[in-house]
Amino acid sequence: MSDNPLLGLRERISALDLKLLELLAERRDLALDVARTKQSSHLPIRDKERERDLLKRLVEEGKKQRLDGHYITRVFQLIIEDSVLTQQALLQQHINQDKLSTARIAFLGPKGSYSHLAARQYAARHFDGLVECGCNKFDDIFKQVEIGQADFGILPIENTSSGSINEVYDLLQSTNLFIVGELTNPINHCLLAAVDTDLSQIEVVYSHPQPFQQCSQYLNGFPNWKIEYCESTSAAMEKVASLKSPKAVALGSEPGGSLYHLQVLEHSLANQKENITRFIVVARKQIDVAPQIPAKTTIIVATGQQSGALVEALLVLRQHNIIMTKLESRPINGNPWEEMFYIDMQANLDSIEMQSALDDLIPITRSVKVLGCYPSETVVPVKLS
Ligand SMILES: O=C(O)C(=O)C[C@]1(C(=O)O)C=C[C@@H](O)C=C1
Repeated sequence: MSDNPLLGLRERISALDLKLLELLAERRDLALDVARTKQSSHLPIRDKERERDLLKRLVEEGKKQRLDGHYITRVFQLIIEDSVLTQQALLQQHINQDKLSTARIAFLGPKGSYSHLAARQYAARHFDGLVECGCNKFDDIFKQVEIGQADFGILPIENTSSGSINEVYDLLQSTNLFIVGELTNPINHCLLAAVDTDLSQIEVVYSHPQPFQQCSQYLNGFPNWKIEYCESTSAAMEKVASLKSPKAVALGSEPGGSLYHLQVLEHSLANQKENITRFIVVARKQIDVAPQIPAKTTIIVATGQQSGALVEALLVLRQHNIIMTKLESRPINGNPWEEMFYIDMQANLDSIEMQSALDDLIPITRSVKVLGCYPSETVVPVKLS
């Protein structure tokens, strides 16, 4: 008999947690039945009115059991997000009919980079298995997918602290791959050490250039620290793990760091409190997006240099009631001072609005390239007023 006084209580908590898991799985199965019904009755997946009613009722019921309203809201917002994304994935599989059971996904870095965590998350929702293809450079990710060594590539494209990732935008200009998905993930940068240390002992920080940019305000407080650029945050973790020195730390994620047995010295170091990265998923084949799902379409437009050329192009979107969610410009390779415009729109490529807008854009621009149409996987939670 153990004399640990917590044992009995912990066993009961563990048994309850198992039941919660079973209930979550049962709820998810019901949500999938809802998705099948919505598919045959052509109803949109998201029903914000229903979500609001559901949350309101749960917060009221929770209060009766002395459960905090914010806690209940957060828990159920997560459950609903999972429900929406699982339903979307089911409809997408159905419309595209080419479900891979195991997908080979290329990402930046060895295991533990933010891209690796995003690849795992994407695979968990869309496939039964994942073959991980770590790459040293963004360019290699495109190449692996282009030559068929990987089925998908995952790439960070913008971040709320450091802005657009130009290298990825430029690679999209010349690839024949399509954007088939997106993910938006909170990014919590930590200082990670291999051995016991403290801030006063640190001499060198290893990471990818992006986290250095995103944590510039924090790092400015330590002007003596030497900055060492690595090809990925996980390459930085590998380095720090091999050095085993109190003077060397890596800047990266806590779950990534734990793969290298690194400990967290500091966390939440980004300039913006909400440090979020949007990743895109690229593949060789374009996909269709089910009409019940919010879709995004991304195009690259080259306009002439005449005055008002971009305005004319954007007016076409307005004429067709298309909402633009992002506009980015990049220089055209080999044509100094000429720009390409990357436009993200809330629209399904197959919709009449989008098709008519493309018909109107083509004659007034020098070129229009469709980079892809993909489900918008950003589920903005409903709020209780
Ligand atoms: O009830 C529905 O229509 C569902 O799709 C289920 C559900 C949920 O998980 O509760 C998910 C998405 C909708 O926006 C509303 C509710």
